[in-house]
Amino acid sequence: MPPRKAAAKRPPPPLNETNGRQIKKAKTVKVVDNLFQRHPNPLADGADDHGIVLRNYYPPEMSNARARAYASGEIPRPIDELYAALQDTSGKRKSVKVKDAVVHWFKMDLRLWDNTALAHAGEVAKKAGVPLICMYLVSPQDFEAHLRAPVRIDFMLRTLAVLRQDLAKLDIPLHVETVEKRNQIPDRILELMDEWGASHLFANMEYEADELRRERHLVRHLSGKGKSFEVVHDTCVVPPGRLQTGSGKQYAVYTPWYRSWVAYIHENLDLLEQFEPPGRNPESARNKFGHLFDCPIPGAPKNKALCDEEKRRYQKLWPCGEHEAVKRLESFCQERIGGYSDARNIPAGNGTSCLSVHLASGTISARTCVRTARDRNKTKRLNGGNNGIVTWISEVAWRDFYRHVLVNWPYVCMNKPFKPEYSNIAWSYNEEHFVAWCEGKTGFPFVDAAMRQLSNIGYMHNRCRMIAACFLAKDLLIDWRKGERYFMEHLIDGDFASNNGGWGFSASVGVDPQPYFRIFNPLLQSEKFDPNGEYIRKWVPELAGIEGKAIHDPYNRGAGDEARRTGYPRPIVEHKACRERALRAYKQGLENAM
Ligand SMILES: Cc1cc2nc3c(=O)[nH]c(=O)nc-3n(C[C@H](O)[C@H](O)[C@H](O)COP(=O)(O)OP(=O)(O)OC[C@H]3O[C@@H](n4cnc5c(N)ncnc54)[C@H](O)[C@@H]3O)c2cc1C
Repeated sequence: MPPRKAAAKRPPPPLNETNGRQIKKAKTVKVVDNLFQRHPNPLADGADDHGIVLRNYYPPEMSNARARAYASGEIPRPIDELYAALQDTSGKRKSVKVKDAVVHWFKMDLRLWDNTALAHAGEVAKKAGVPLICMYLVSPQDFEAHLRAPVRIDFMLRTLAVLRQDLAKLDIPLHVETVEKRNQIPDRILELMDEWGASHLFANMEYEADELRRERHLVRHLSGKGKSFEVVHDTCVVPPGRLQTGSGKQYAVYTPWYRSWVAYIHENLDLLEQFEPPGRNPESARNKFGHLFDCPIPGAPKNKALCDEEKRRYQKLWPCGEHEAVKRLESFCQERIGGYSDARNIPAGNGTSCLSVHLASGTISARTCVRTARDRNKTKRLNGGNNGIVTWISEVAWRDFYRHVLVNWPYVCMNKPFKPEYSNIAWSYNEEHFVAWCEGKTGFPFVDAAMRQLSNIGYMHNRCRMIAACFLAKDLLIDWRKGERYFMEHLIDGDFASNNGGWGFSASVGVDPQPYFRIFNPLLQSEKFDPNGEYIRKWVPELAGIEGKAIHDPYNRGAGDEARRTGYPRPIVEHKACRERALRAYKQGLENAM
């Protein structure tokens, strides 16, 4: 492991916490208001016909009434069901005696440093003097259901190889195996635990509904077999559910939520304290579990595999593993964080950290990011002092915010917009337009540059994500969920909560309080954020020879001949007319809302 600055150490927090929430017994849902019916608007058929709801895995789009029943707690939220399982089994789990080994299950937390569940598992193993075994289960069906991008899977598999090496230095084995059917995961875990003689399993919580429901089932299932499964908060700096408005509700608006987030951390500074990696395993680990040290890392499933050229390219572009993550964080904090607030919106520059890939795979924790940035701030505060540092921390906070939203309004990961009344917009499913957008051939150079950046390097600058997403939803009036899906399928940092939040923001169907009539003008955005056209020239090489302001709109600024010669398309739509059309469609959709 790389040497780290001495981190304030803390013992792992108490287990079995329900995050201060009073857990009510799951209610039986009354069959009223179409709670069990699909979204009745015939316009919602698009969701089925255009692959928005993956019907192999999920039921049809739910009614707005059902989404609202989740929001009001009438239908129990997946996290509350998990808390209830933890609470119901608490006594039984506490009485489970440690046997021959303790197991940590890696998911999106592929690091040794500052990993809450791993720290717990390490402590329990050390206290009992038994080996710690780590495992990662590759689930092709989860990759499919969760639209995992091949580049993201490749990054994760490469990271596992680094992790295996680092763990081996501590005599800790990493068992990696593919479980073809996602519903076999709980039974396979039980089998492995039996094989290893382990009675304790630890994991960090993931907040998507599928994962929370799987963990709820597993807590009860393992408890029924005399084993203990501990699932703990780790991925957010402030665990979801901790921040409430004066009237005891969850925040649905970022700014007041952020103020509360900052105040809460300042009052609970232990939230920024980091966990050390687990200690070395006893010598018996290699004798007893020697075969696990040779466990190979499987390749990606066929439908998610990169070709060799892509593998080499992405390996160079996106070095993996937690050492790289720390290196990137430290160099960003030393060299660029001070200028972040000015530089972050210029996509041609190098003004942002590019840490999202690491945060998404968990090769670094958000805690470590916030703490490292804060420590560089002379004020040692999150919200005062160096403007670049404060702004960057507030961006990392967005990541927490969208997770808090996901937990409290779980239907956002069931293909419903945060504002269910926006389910009634008459979206277009124009395939030609959609393909032009995906391929970066819309004739809007800034949008095209953004989309080509994504297909070339699996990443897109934040400003460009907003513009490209707004263009799809508002200018093309294409169902934003098609864009959300496309992003997930291509981003190396694809992360459900942040992606869904970003799309909700850009399509005006999410938590952003701005009304739907904020529609970015792609030309003005291009002139403002790429004034010299450097970003466009890099990603749309056909336009590289066009000089001056014509680069932003070649056909309407006297460079049409040149653009035509190089094969660059004319704009597929006219922004002003599209703006009017979007305003009408949103207004009509809201009038039809149920
Ligand atoms: C339509 C859309 C889709 C998006 N999809 C994703 C996604 O799938 N995964 C993802 O990690 N981010 C997503 N974002 C947020 C943001 O674009 C990226 O986090 C950011 O571009 C990553 O670059 P960076 O690491 O250099 O960010 P920096 O500017 O250095 O920010 C540091 C970290 O803060 C977090 N962060 C910054 N901005 C946001 C934001 N707006 N929302 C949530 N977290 C943020 C990220 O973890 C990021 O790594 C999306 C935004 C939009 C508008």
